Amino acid sequence: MERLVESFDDLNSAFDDQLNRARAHTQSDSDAVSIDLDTGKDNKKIDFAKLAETFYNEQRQRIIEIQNPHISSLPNDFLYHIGYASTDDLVSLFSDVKYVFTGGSSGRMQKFANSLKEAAGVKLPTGAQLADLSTTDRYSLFKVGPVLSVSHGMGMPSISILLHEITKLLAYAGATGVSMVRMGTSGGVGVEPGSVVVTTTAVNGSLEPFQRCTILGEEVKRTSEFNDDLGDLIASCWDEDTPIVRGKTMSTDDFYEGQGRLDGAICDYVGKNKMDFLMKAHKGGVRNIEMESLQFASFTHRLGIPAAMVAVALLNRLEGDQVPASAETLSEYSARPQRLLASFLKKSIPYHSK
Ligand SMILES: O=P(O)(O)O[C@H]1O[C@H](CO)[C@@H](O)[C@H]1O
Ligand SMILES: O=c1cc[nH]c(=O)[nH]1
Repeated sequence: MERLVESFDDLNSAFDDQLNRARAHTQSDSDAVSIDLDTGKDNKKIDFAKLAETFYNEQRQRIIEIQNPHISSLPNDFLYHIGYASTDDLVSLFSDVKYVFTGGSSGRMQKFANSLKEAAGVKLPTGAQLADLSTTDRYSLFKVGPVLSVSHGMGMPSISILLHEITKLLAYAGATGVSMVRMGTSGGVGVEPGSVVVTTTAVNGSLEPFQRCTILGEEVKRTSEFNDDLGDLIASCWDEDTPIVRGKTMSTDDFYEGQGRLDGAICDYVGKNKMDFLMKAHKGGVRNIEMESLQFASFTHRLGIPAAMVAVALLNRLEGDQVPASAETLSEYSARPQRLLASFLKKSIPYHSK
């Protein structure tokens, strides 16, 4: 019996030791603000106007090129999950779109669309609301001027379907100069809860900078990089005191075992294995974990669509697994990427008419 207690003590002190080492890796408010971990660039020193001029000059005329030779022979392409077809009048509905903002939940994307509507001073008749333009209940789709605010559900299969269909919709509509941004929530790795993370590169659950897809029984690897300039432009718009960090995002197919949690219904590893892995990820530049950025980055990179990913860290995974914050705190945290992107939009929209 005594031996057992001793071994528990040993285990506990080994775990405490890990936790202390982990805490030493957590960035404090002051040193987490604004540095890009990959390049050492200070986001606060980015000249928005100069970079925006170059970025939008390059992007303005860019059309969306679908990389599928079979599509042109379809008499009508049914975008089944969002409820449109290529023979609908997509040009009059969507040709002016410049931004697709996407996030997991329908409520978040409606809230974001409403905040843009209010910022733009658009008044709807009393009692009227922005319409959900998706005609199915798989995804929600709101449009405020040149901005689409679309939900993608949870996980890579879900965002993948949305991306295929929304991209074809915008290609059929003849939209030009479109950028895409995912706004989300995540588990931070060595960053304070509430920090905003702007992703440099998405890495898979093995910390590799590409997505492994199985297509026709074969494994295909796709690069999962985001557009650096777009990430810089966005990160430079944060003017609040809470931390913003640029670093890698690990993207997994599962919230529990896939992210090394100890609180799922199945777990075949111990705390030390989890901490060793998270510390290895942190050392490799990973600052948060979520479940869609790998698919989002590899899809947009393949089609040459500039894309970025912004997610708030709801917790620091070096400190625990459960998402402990109150509903109020969670809602305040998840409003941070929305405020950042609203401020980015306000500064960017003028460049589309230059
Ligand atoms: O960023 P949001 O859309 O909140 O999604 C994140 O939260 C979900 C898990 O809770 C996953 O889909 C993950 O990527
Ligand atoms: O830990 C977290 C928090 C939000 N979303 C995730 O995927 N993981």
